[in-house]
Amino acid sequence: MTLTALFKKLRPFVRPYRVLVILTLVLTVIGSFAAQVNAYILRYTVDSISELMVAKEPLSKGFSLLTVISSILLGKELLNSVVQFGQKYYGERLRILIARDFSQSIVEKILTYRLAFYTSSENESGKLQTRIDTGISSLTRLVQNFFIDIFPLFANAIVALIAMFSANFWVGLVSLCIVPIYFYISQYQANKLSGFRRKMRNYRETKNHSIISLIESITVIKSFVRENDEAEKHRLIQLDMTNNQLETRKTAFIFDSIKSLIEQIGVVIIIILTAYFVLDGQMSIGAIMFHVMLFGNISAPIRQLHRIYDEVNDALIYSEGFFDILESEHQIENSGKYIPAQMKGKIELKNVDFVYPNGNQALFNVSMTIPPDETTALVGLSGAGKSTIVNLLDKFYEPTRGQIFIDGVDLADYDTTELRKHIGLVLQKNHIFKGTIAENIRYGRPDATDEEVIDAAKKAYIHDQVMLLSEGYESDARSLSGGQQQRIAIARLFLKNPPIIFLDEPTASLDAIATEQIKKSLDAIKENRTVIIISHSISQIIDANNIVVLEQGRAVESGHHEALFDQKGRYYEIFTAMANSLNIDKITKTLDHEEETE
Ligand SMILES: Nc1ncnc2c1ncn2[C@@H]1O[C@H](COP(=O)(O)OP(=O)(O)OP(=O)(O)O)[C@@H](O)[C@H]1O
Repeated sequence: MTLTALFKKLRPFVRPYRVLVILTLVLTVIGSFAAQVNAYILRYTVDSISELMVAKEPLSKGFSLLTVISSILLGKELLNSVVQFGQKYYGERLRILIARDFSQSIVEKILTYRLAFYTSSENESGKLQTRIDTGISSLTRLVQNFFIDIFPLFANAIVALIAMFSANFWVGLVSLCIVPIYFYISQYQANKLSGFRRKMRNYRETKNHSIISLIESITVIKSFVRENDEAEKHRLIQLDMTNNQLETRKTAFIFDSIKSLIEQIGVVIIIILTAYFVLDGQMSIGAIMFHVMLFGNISAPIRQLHRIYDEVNDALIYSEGFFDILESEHQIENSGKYIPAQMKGKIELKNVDFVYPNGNQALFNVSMTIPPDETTALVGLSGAGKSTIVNLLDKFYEPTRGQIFIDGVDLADYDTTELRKHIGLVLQKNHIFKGTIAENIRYGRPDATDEEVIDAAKKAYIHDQVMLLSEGYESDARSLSGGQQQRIAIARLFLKNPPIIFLDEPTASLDAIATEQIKKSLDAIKENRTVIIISHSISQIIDANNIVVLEQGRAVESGHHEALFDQKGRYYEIFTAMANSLNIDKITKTLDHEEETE
């Protein structure tokens, strides 16, 4: 991205703070004039004192001169501190407000993006966060640099240069000639250092990541006694990092010395030139200090040029990733206009093909009808495409070919948000937000009263267990067991009260006791709703009114349990395999034996 393109993109973010920008800029200009006052005063002081000395004036005259000078300097310092405070504070305020807007707008934007955006490999887990974070921090640093460093320093330098030219053309010219040399060296320095800095950032990320993976895999490391190997891996990263760090410092110090040498050469040339004019009678002696001080004002910003150069470069690189995310209009979820008043839940898939964005074809010409107000189980081996169907019905993805109808209306025509208001989803592992149990249940309907929350918990058969906790509904929801958390998720659904519910392996991560306990809540939620359940649990499958069997992305059988079983097709195979894995003979014998002994 070019700098102009970047500024264009920044404009909408800066626009709301126009007044703040103008205020900062005005203060900057005042500050840059005030910065030259010292040079003028010093010239005046030196000239006046030497005149007094030549004229052998009494000391009292010198004192009154000093009083005037000190008052001016103090007055100027006072003005300067107000200006500096204002300029820094408003500049910083601008940076903070803009950083807030950046982060708010990107969060608001990505929330409108389709699921594929989140599941794509370039955005997985920490990567999206890192891209957003580095984008925002480099952009805000650019804004801060511009208003707090770049603009004030360069305004100072320009005013000082004008003052030098107006004092003497040749002195001005010498100062002007030093500037491009400085620019060249700073640019060279920035280019040399940028490689190191980038490497440094990678090292830091790798190091952080390696510590995170160390924590995650600590049980494996310890059980395989691999502590020394892990320490060695870490030592090698550290070694590279240290070398790079030392190299960075060395380069930076070499360039600093070169720049300081050039600056001093500039100062010497200015002193010699001015001394010549003084001796020639063209200037007063005070001009020497005057020119040296003005030259200092010119070289100060240039001394920082490499840092500014670097940060602008960073902003150009990292803001690209940020704006790519912010401007991914094609990622916004599609939505139709149809707003259903009520939904029954008659679902029809007609010749649906679906290919995931990474090219995996998960569904092949799937057609099926799911009746309303009943429970339909999707049965099939792992990877058959069951969850994919639920993803399509929730409009998380769109079919690649074919159509899906709910209550006779094409899913594409539905307003996506309105559609989802009528659908409830329970997954294998439901997300429990950081917060209390009450807050987590209320996520289903934020305006629900306490009574409604309790009622939902009762329906999900979790109320009694919540009451046993010392803080009841105010307890931390994350401290609940997996089975309890699952029931919190079901209670959430009772509050939302949608007519259509998808249960995607709701008990897969639970033990037998928890599954048994949750059964009641599941049975309760199934009542008078259209439910699609995906399960590998034999009891949940035979409980369903209808069954659709999927195999490698194709719907191969459908019907009632008994009818499908009698067909002796794919369902029969899966069902008998499930039953055999349960070792039913032995279970029955054990239970019979128990009855006999009672
Ligand atoms: N986000 C995704 N991106 C790419 N391919 C995917 C994605 N999710 C699933 N798939 C692929 O689509 C196919 C169907 O997966 P799906 O999760 O629908 O199967 P499933 O029947 O629900 O399996 P399981 O019982 O194991 O949950 C699989 O081959 C899977 O690898």
